[in-house]
Amino acid sequence: MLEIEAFADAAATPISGVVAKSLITHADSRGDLTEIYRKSWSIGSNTPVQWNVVHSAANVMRGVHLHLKHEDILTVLQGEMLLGLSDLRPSSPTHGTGAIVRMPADSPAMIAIPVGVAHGFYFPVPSIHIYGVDFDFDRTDELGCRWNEPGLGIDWPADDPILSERDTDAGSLAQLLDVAGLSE
Ligand SMILES: Cc1cn([C@H]2C[C@H](O)[C@@H](COP(=O)(O)OP(=O)(O)O[C@H]3O[C@H](C)C(=O)[C@H](O)[C@H]3O)O2)c(=O)[nH]c1=O
Repeated sequence: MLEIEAFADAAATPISGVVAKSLITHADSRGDLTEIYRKSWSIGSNTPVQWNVVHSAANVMRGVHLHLKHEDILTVLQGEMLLGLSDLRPSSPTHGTGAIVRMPADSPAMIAIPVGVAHGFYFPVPSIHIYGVDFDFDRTDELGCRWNEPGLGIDWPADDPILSERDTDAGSLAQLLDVAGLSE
């Protein structure tokens, strides 16, 4: 399991294009303020056009999903996310690499998930995250496979997570690669 700092350097990130920026929280006697996004930070390739906020109970798994059109940039506001990643892009220098990065809300960071990088979110505790996308929601760009497909290279610390019907019914990685046109 990797810490977010491993993804800070675009030139040396474990998965090409997955880059994260640690965020600074300004606390005072009233509470605190954290900048979560500046276009000038160049997190992601494009400017988000839609933002979502998501509440998850403990032991929830969202994914594994893949997009061919839109990228996600995300940050965790409360609790902790274990972000599973798998590079499915045949032309990528890190093709075939899987990783899990721990994203606790008390070490805030914004991370970009490029097109072609499969991803899943596991929440060991009740959590809240937000994420921005550079295309409006489009169900035709919501691909995915079973969360625990061995070929993803994601060593989830979960046995029997809570899944949506969509994720329960998801197919194999081979089927996903075929549908996505990413089979070699
Ligand atoms: C993403 C989205 C969803 N919805 C509706 C569709 C469903 O009725 C409900 C839950 O959607 P879904 O089950 O797709 O949510 P997650 O399982 O958290 O998946 C989402 O987060 C993962 C990890 C992703 O990467 C996907 O892009 C995204 O679908 O919200 C909307 O109305 N607008 C939206 O932009």
